[in-house]
Amino acid sequence: MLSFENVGLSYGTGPETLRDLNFAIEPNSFQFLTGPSGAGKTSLLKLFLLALKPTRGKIILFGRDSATLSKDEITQIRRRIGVVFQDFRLLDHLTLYENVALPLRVLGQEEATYRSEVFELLRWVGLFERKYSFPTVLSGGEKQRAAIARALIARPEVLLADEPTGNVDPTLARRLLRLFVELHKSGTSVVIATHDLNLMDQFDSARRFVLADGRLHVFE
Ligand SMILES: Nc1ncnc2c1ncn2[C@@H]1O[C@H](COP(=O)(O)OP(=O)(O)OP(=O)(O)O)[C@@H](O)[C@H]1O
Repeated sequence: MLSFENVGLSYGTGPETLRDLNFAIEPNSFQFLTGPSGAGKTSLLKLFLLALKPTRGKIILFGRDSATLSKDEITQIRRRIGVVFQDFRLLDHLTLYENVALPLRVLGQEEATYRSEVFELLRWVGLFERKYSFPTVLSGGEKQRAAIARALIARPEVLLADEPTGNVDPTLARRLLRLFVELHKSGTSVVIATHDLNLMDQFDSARRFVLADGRLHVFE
């Protein structure tokens, strides 16, 4: 459903940060993306979202060559991908409920059609009691879970999460992993960028994408 063919990425005139990337994210698959700090995990996730253009090679998203997409088509494609950013990107002037509901509001849906779904998702990530709090009063782990709920509300076909357990204790990290595995079992493809070896060991049937020296190595 998403694939990279001989993709390279350089920032400015520097050497390639990522090179010769050849891999695919299959429907209903689960993979960890790992590698040393600075190896390019975030850059790779940005390529997926078309927030960065590859310097060479081809990125195919849901059967479409990303280089041929119009602005509107890029927006449509992004809606099929849920993202959890490292810095959460919640809007501080909106409550958690409003933050999570935002992708559906943007799509023009009426509140009555999504209210119970937003509540259910907030319950799922353990934030129901805090639904009317503002992000500024939340802990890092709570913000992270809110960002996960927001990424999932529009039922994306693929979830990309950048260090989604980076701000939580090991118990909560296990719970979040179970949530991602459940999501995967219900048909979503999941890509988790992480440094957390312990987390990866807890789901050892997942594929591992390891970035090293700008290249991606896939371990089945
Ligand atoms: N906007 C930018 N301009 C120039 N260089 C950049 C830019 N963004 C990232 N880089 C460089 O690209 C390399 C990969 O960065 P990236 O953030 O993708 O790594 P990462 O694997 O996500 O790191 P971490 O695990 O520490 O978050 C680094 O050397 C970084 O300095």
